[in-house]
Amino acid sequence: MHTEEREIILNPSILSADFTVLGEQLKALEACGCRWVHIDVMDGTFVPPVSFGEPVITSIRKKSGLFFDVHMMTEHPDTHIDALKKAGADLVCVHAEACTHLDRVLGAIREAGMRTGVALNPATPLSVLDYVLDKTDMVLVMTVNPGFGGQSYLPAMTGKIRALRNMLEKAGHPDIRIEVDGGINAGTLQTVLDAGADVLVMGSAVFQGDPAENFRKMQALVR
Ligand SMILES: O=C(CO)[C@H](O)[C@H](O)COP(=O)(O)O
Ligand SMILES: [Fe+2]
Repeated sequence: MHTEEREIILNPSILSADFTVLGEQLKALEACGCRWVHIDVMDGTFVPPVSFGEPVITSIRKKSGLFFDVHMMTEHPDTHIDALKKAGADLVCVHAEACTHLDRVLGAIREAGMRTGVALNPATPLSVLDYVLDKTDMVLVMTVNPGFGGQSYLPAMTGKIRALRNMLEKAGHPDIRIEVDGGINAGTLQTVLDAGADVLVMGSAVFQGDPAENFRKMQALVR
């Protein structure tokens, strides 16, 4: 698949959402064409904050038919696989830095019937992916250091996204998606698209203000 044929996914991150009205906001996003939602699970160890876990995912699953992309910013993500499946996750993205046995963890996620993602902190080289591409559906290039919404995009990550796109084409895996997460907004969107990203996580850019209105503005920029 060539870049120009690849569908671009705009993926709102609920980390910046108002949880008291999240169900309605997700419905409104769905009504304007949103298909994925990004769910940041943080354990207070891999990253400093604690966000939420399976009970919250279970609860929003009841209100939403969106594709649930779960970003696990936790140590030992393998211990959550069954619970995430039960909660309604569609894709589980684990940090390479948190997995001693990355190959085994990715195999277990697929065995549980979900898609796989491998997330890389800004300082982590692409070479950690070399022997797991056949078990990977998506690579998440962190474009900020993980843990907090509202940070600024790290410009050095543009070259990393481009290098990853080249690597995937050369390795015969052009269909593996490249997700970017952190500081994606109207000012950085074109840069990451040009570099080869096709799943764009947006927290503050969507949930600060009216999420549906913000989402439509971003859709217009992608078209
Ligand atoms: O993983 C994350 C932070 O570690 C997030 O997905 C975060 O919600 C991104 O927020 P923003 O778009 O405001 O930078
Ligand atoms: Fe995230």
